[in-house]
Amino acid sequence: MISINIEKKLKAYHGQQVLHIDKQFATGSVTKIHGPSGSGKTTFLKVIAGLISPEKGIIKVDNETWFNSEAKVSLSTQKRNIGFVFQQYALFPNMTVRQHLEYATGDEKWINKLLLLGKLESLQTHKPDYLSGGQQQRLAILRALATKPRLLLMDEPFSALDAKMKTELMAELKTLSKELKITTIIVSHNPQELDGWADEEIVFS
Ligand SMILES: Nc1ncnc2c1ncn2[C@@H]1O[C@H](COP(=O)(O)OP(=O)(O)OP(=O)(O)O)[C@@H](O)[C@H]1O
Repeated sequence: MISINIEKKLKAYHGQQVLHIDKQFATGSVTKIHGPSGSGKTTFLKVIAGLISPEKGIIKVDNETWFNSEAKVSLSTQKRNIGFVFQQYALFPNMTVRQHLEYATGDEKWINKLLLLGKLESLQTHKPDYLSGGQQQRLAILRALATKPRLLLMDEPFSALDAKMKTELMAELKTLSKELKITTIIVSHNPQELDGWADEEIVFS
């Protein structure tokens, strides 16, 4: 169970807006987040990952405290064991597909399984510049899964994929997240694409 109750001031052009989220996420659940541009969806994922600190609040994962403003606890991103798929992929230009995964895990069998899952096994020696947008996006997803995270945060993870690839990959991710009991939170501009997978929904306003 992940329990989040945070307040974060968002810097906006017109005054200030406060993001207040009070929500619990069951282990293994899949939550989709949508809402207008600028409403704080990406900021929320970054707060969970420990990349941005909220002004106030508590983040607890099972019995572990990741963040507590009053007790001045803030676990580093590395210690949170999170998989993060960034909107802009954030790939390493000098690493091949396989090296991206080897950087995250030494488990070669798991790497081979991921490459199959993302249909990138024939492109393992390629660097990001030689991949299509959809292939780069799949690599970003595989890299996020490489450490077998207990929490997977994805920001628009399917935006560059065609409909067929999206359906196939989502089916694989569904099985995998069940198998590994990964709690998943996905930001999507097109929340219908997650019908049949997501079991929870948060609408930001
Ligand atoms: N570190 C930060 N601290 C405070 N506010 C921030 C920070 N980073 C971004 N913001 C502000 O938070 C607001 C929301 O941005 P955010 O990227 O979270 O929105 P979003 O809902 O993900 O938008 P989009 O759908 O366009 O990606 C913006 O006004 C932005 O200026």
